[in-house]
Amino acid sequence: MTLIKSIEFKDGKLYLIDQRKLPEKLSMFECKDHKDVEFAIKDMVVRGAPAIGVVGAYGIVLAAENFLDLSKEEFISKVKESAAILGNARPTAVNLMWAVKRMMNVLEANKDKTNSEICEILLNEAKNIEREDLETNKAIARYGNEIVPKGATILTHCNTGALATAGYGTALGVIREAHYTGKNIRVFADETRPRLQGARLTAWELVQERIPAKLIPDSVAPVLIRDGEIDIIIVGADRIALNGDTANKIGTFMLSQIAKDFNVPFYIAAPISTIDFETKSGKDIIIEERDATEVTHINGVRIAPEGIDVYNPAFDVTPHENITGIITEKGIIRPPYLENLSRLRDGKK
Ligand SMILES: CSC[C@@H](O)[C@@H](O)C(=O)COP(=O)(O)O
Repeated sequence: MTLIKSIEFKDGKLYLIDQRKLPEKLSMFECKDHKDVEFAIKDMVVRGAPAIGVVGAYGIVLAAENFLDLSKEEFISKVKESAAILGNARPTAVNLMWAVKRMMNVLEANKDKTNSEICEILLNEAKNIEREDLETNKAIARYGNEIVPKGATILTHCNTGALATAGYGTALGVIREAHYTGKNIRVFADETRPRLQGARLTAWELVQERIPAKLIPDSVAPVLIRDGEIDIIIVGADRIALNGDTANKIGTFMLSQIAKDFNVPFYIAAPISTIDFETKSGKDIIIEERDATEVTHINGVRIAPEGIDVYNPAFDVTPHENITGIITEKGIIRPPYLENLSRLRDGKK
């Protein structure tokens, strides 16, 4: 198995695989301070819900180190201010806010310690978030593998792999696990317009791992589903509402609707940190709209005429009734989601 480490905190700096440059170039992007981290999240140097959570946490560590010499009050207030900026760098993936809140709780609980002690405690917490995400992914992969039939053809969308997490991946983690446990699977990967996370990143990970796979334009997926070529669809999530409605990369809703029409099982694979117990339904999820140039240009080359208006939502919401199950680190959650997710929230599971 190839070890892809996309996030590394070393000598007081954060290094990220620059996902904008893949697959042409494998290079690291250096973050010296929290402003670099904010840029990296916004510009999608790093992307994927769990990965931006981990990186947001390290961003707070860099902010704390930056303000170390200020008075205690100024230090706390500047770290909080930076945390708020980092938490809002992208609005849809709840993992970012989740990680920021977790870091702020640690700050609050230790605010009487010295600035440098707080820095160390924050660094430890960021490391915990990173380590836990990797462990979580492996558990998701094991549970998910249970529902992958031998010889299955799996369809996936966007990139949910090692690049999108602290390592291993969610939906792509299930695919890795199925491959390495000898299930003899094959994969169809959607290219995922407009940012091409499937073509550039998922395809790169699949090639590294030598998992039998074919890259397809997004519009090929419905044809394959209709023709009985797909046994199971597994995708990731950016935010799961309490009723099971799930925001994920634009194009996911369309897949889920067609899967429902043709009775193909449609699974979400995501850590519990992606479940937003405070959001009642998909209607309340903020969908990020990104720059028009993501649609009008490919690799900096204009493909649409000057003057055309663009609508570019980065995510859509799949209604809970289209979802066969949600694969988490604690097992697979099935409908009725409102009931079962509420039980999970209340710790009864
Ligand atoms: C394990 S990653 C899960 C999701 O974050 C993923 O499916 C996705 O939609 C990523 O969107 P992106 O815009 O590339 O950050």
